[in-house]
Formats: sequence, structure tokens, C-alpha cells
Amino acid sequence: MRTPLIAGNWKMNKTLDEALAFARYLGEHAPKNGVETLICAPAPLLYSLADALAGTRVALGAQNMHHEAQGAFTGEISAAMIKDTGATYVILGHSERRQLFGETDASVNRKTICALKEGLTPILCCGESLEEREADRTTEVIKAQVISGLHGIAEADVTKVVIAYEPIWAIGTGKTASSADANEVCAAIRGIISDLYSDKAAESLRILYGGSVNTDTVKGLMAEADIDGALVGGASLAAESFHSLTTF
Ligand SMILES: O=C(CO)COP(=O)(O)O
Repeated sequence: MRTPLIAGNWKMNKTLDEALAFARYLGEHAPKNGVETLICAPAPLLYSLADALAGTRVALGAQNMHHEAQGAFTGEISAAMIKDTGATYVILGHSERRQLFGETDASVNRKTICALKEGLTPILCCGESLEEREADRTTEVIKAQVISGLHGIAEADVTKVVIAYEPIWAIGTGKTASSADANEVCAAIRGIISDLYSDKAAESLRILYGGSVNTDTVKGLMAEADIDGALVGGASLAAESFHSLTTF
């Protein structure tokens, strides 16, 4: 049985005061029983948010990290630093990181291995562009990203990974994939895991959908067999909206 996961990705938004007000609201409004909830916040907010969210059943994650454990990498943060804050998740290979900051399948793979070694749960993102979808290359693109992202990771570790399918054309555009289309790709990802590892691994690994998810679309997405949760950008920024996503 896979526990549903509703994760907010705040991206580069919120000051400390705004983040603490959000945490206070979540302290007063519990998520639905049996649903895991997560906020992936900007790194400078993590220590304070970990304190503010303690006792709320809302987990905390980072949005990126470096693939080395330490060293001369000005401006970067390590897995151990994220772990120190009390965060337990980290988003890796988000399409904004790939498109705007030059991340590659190889660097995302190194980060995933490093996160697992440190005991963080990686949320490994994949997704096709509009051009790739229109050229009927969605499955091929996703397959290449998933295979490279998980390269060298043993079966015992792969079930700790969460995969997020985020079609690039649906991110921040208001265009959500239909529940059926999103489910089709998530099912294909499960098939890839089954081929790479085993049916058992494929059955236990969680797959999220992301891309303009909101309070109107979340229920339909969550009703699909292969969608285990959502990775939400815009609609995770207001506490009331995030809370209603968690009570789909
Ligand atoms: O990129 C996303 C989550 O990681 C999705 O963002 P939106 O929900 O704003 O489309």
C-alpha cells in the first residue's frame, strides 16, 4: 500500500515571516488522515520551518543540493546540511534546474545517489517538453530520464525514491495533463521500474504528478491507479489552498 503524498514546491518564494504564518495555519488545520504532506522550501527557511512544523504531521524538504558531500562549491548546499536542518526530502532534477541551471541526467543521478547515502528521500523529477510530446516522444524521453536518474541504485534503495512526473508544458501554465494522460505516463514509469528492478519494487515506489495541480484537479488525479500524489507549485503557496489540496 503506497501512502499518498501531497508535496508543495515553494520554488523561490516566501520570506521567513510568510513561511512561519503558513506553518501556523498548518498547525491549526491537520491534513487528512493517511495522507503524507510535505513542504519543499528555500534553503534559508529550513531550520526555522523545521521548528515551526514540529508536531504538525507536515514533513519538510529542500529543492536542490550538490552532488558532492563538501568542498569548494560556492553557493551550494550539501545533503548533510539539508539533513541537519531537520528536512527529510529533497527535490532533484526539477525541469527548472535542468533548463535554467544546466543540470543533466548525469548530475541528477549523482545527486540522487548522494541524497540516498545521507538518508534523505529524493524526489526525482522527469518530464517532457511540449515539442517532445507533440513528436510522440514522451515515453522515450521519460524512460531515458528515469533510467539515467536511477543508474547504479540498488533495488533496496530504489523504493526509497519518489519519482515526480512533471510535463514541462504543464508547469506554471494552467494547463494540467488530464488525469488519464498523467496516469498513462505514471503507469509507464512504473513499468520502467518493473523492467529495471522487479514488480515488487514498482509496486512500492511512489509516483507523483506535477504541473498546474490545483484544488479542482487534485481529486481526479488522486483517483488514478498509478498516481500516488502531487508535486504542487503555485497552488501550494497559500496555506488555505495547500491545506485543501491535502484533504482531497
Ligand atoms: O513545478 C511544479 C512543482 O514542482 C509545478 O508548478 P505549478 O503547480 O505552479 O505548475
